[in-house]
Amino acid sequence: MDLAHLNDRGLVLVGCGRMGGALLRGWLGRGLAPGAVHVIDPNAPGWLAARGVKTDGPMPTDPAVLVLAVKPQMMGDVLPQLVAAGQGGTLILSVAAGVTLGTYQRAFPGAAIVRAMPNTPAAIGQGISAIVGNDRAGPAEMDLAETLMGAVGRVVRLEDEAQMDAVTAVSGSGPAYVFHLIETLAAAGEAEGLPAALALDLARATVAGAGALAVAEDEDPARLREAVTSPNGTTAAGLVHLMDAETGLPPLIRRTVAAAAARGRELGA
Ligand SMILES: NC(=O)C1=CN([C@@H]2O[C@H](COP(=O)(O)OP(=O)(O)OC[C@H]3O[C@@H](n4cnc5c(N)ncnc54)[C@H](OP(=O)(O)O)[C@@H]3O)[C@@H](O)[C@H]2O)C=CC1
Ligand SMILES: O=C(O)[C@@H]1CCC=N1
Repeated sequence: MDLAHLNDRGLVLVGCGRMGGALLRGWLGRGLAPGAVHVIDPNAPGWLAARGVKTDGPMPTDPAVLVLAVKPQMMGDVLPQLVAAGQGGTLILSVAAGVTLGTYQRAFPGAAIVRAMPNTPAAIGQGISAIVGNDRAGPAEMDLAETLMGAVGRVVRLEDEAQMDAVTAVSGSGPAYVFHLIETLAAAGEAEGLPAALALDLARATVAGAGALAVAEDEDPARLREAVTSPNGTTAAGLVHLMDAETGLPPLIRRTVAAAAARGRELGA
């Protein structure tokens, strides 16, 4: 959906790093006028000014949306400086891990607030974001948040904010797990005698192709795994190790996701 309807009141983006920058690119591609965007970032990237995005001057006091994309640890310093822009009908949209709706409500009493958790495939329009709003975020505000996050990929709505730390641990952090799978698969190929570049090429294409197949087939991934696994063949020999209930991927991923979710809870405390 087009974002040109935001151009009158505009959008303020606080923090234009990896995630804020990816989101902004998506929004500019959906009709948000560069001149309607005001970015607050001590090291605003050069492409912003080149595109006509405002990076200095007075901040709009009544933007349509105030987007928070700084590190969670920065939020305590940043929020008090923004309260003037969060009055009236401004939608507060945060992508920060951990920081709760309650924290934002204390900074912006009465405002509609939505937390979103995107992931870095947003940079190529293939992210997935989960969103959850406070009581003031009615259908119009949730639709707006969904439209904004939808500019960089799919959007799912959560029933309960309590789900957000688990979402962060699965899909927010998840790309890092997958990139590490590529790294380790390539390293293992190298250990079996392949040249490094070839091993990396094979590992990257395999993860990309398997991911695309998992989406295209929309089937239980266990069935897709079984389709690769010939009885008493090579895959079965490998999976004995990968699927070991004590030493394989299941307990490792369980610990990984639990630790990431626990860190999200810590960041929000
Ligand atoms: N990266 C990811 O995969 C995901 C990140 N997120 C969330 O997105 C948020 C941003 O993360 P990410 O983009 O990775 O981090 P980055 O460090 O890339 O971006 C944060 C940006 O905020 C800037 N900044 C620092 N202090 C201030 C300030 N006082 N006012 C305004 N801007 C400031 C930073 O500048 P400088 O670099 O100079 O400090 C940087 O450009 C985090 O809250 C994170 O939890 C959510 C989902 C996924
Ligand atoms: O690592 C982090 O804290 C952020 C949130 C999810 C992905 N990156």
